[in-house]
Amino acid sequence: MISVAEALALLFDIAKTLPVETVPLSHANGRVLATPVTARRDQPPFSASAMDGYAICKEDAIPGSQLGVIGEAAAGHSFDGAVEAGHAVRIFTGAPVPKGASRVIIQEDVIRDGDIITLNDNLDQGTHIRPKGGDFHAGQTIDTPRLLRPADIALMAAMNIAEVPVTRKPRVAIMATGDELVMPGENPGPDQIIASNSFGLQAMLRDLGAEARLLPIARDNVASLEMAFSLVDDADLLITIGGASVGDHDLVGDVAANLGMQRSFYKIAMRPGKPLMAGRLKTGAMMIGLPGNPVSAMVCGHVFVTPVIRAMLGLGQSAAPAQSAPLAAPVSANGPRQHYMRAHLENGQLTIVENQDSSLLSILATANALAIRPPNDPARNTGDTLAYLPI
Ligand SMILES: Nc1nc2c(c(=O)[nH]1)N[C@H]1C(S)=C(S)[C@@H](COP(=O)(O)OP(=O)(O)OC[C@H]3O[C@@H](n4cnc5c(N)ncnc54)[C@H](O)[C@@H]3O)O[C@H]1N2
Ligand code: MOO
Repeated sequence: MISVAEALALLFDIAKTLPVETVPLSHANGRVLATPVTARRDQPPFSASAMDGYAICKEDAIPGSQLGVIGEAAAGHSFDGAVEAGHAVRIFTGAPVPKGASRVIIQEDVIRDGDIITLNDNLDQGTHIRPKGGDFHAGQTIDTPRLLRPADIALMAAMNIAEVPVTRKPRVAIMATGDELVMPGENPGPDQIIASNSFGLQAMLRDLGAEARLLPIARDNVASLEMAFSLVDDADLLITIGGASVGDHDLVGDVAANLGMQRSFYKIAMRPGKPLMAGRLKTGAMMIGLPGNPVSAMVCGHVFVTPVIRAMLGLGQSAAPAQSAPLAAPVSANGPRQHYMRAHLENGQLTIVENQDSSLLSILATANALAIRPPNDPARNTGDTLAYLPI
């Protein structure tokens, strides 16, 4: 069996970065910027007042001095003239600072009587002027790759960028397999359970910025699996769930091979997740075959599917970023497979959940970390540091 790191490297070998498409700015949040974008103007495009008050020459900023108000500048309406010594222009936040003015006195520091203002004794020291280009200059770029967040959207809007080049969303088809599965909301027969991890993975993929659709559940026979494989269409990635192990009804690998899947690997030294498989289908789609146990499928989603989707989006080829924390209680020695143990991170300490059965979704749902135990990791004591993945 290959290691987790070897499996991830083989997945990256077949994970292609997807092409670029252009989307309107209002659809760019959560997408990955694929080529740098450039500011088309300075911001602010003029020296702007940061406060409501009076624009004056800084030499006039003397407590008690009296100045004549000669006009007004508001946001969107500049004052068409110049300020000279002894003069002031009424100004509002966001307005262009008139020519000649070099300081804004806030209105709280002024007494106005008709068109005469008298400056108070305790003037605050700020100029209250935002310089032209003080936020960004025309030509300034936002570099790639970058997962766009709301603040980036606001920045690009201010840069007057209406169309954004982003990596196309990965199209993922998810195929649950098994005679025992029915969809949530259906009436299961006595031997049946509800398909669950297909929905968990779909949610995870959508969070990552992929388009994820569920194929019809494939039954444990060749014809049904072939039918489901025929629906992969233009997907960039097929994720199968279940039917990956060694039982008589575990047919996914054989059916995929008969349909021309070029296998990269099968079985890894990981717990849960041992029967993981991967390869490339004849359609060109990458395939990742996940084990059926719900926790195994979801853990493989964090450890393998997430980095693969990030690679497809152009965010680089890197493993899920691990952190580390001390143990709150001792834990026994690990076996030969790298173990991703459901754990709780509380007050900076990791507590590993006792029952690590890979069918227990209720335990996965309350865990917030996967503690990583390397193969044959010895027993650990309270206070020993362990790596973990936040989940
Ligand atoms: N003799 C051996 N038996 C098993 C081995 C082994 O090495 N030798 N490996 C075990 C390990 S590890 C795993 S993991 C499982 C994986 O098996 P499969 O990938 O073939 O999964 P299934 O048998 O189809 O299902 C396992 C389990 O998960 C349930 N399941 C499947 N799909 C879904 C779904 N979409 N939603 C919810 N639950 C699902 C299924 O009903 C089974 O209970 O094999 C071990 N066996
Ligand atoms: O290793 Mo399996 O993946 O126990 O659930």
